[in-house]
Amino acid sequence: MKKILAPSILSADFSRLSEQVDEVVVAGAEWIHVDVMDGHFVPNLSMGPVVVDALRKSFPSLFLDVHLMVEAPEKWITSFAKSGANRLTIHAESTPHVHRAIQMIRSAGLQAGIAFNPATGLDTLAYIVEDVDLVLVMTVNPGFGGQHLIPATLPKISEVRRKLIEYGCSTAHVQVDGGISLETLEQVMSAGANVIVAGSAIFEAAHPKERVQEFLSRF
Ligand SMILES: O=C(CO)[C@@H](O)[C@H](O)COP(=O)(O)O
Ligand SMILES: [Fe+2]
Repeated sequence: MKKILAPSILSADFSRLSEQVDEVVVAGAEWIHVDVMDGHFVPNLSMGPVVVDALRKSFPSLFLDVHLMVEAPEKWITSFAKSGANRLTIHAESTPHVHRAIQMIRSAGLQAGIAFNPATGLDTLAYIVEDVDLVLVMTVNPGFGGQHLIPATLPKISEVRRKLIEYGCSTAHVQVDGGISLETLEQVMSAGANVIVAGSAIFEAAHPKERVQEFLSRF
């Protein structure tokens, strides 16, 4: 399956965000991953639709992959759709109405993804698998960049890949997020991930452009 690099701007220098995004996109990153945190679902605050809107205006054709780490994500779907997001990924743990939230995302004309925290099982997947085009396996506990990958999440990546085949949805993406570096990349790819999110490994590198090229050369 085609591999895609999605740099997470959580670790970017926000005083020169468009310059940093331009650098990684020119280097070959196909998606930009936008981490939205509300201070409730995760113990951190980050960015909202305003940032997506600004990126959309500067990069009209860039794929904006929005990771919603918020309680009751239903409340934010319309705003993010208006701001120009391409996909909204919600957490299985963030609402009792996962199915409804995913239908709302699709009705708004966006692609939908489902994310699972490290200690969450995959039971929900069976009930929404036909409506999502991406499954995000969190390889750290969400909320912060720069953490270490949790090795116990590696078998879950393979489990998701297996289940997608079993459910007849083998074209869905398997995304990994958290602690992905040049050192951990091979492990997550061989477990079955094809969309690689990396924040600190790219934006804290001395030369993000070269770091993106290093990632891509290993795909
Ligand atoms: O969703 C999150 C964190 O909750 C991520 O997207 C981080 O931004 C990844 O950062 P690194 O672990 O790659 O530094
Ligand atoms: Fe993320």
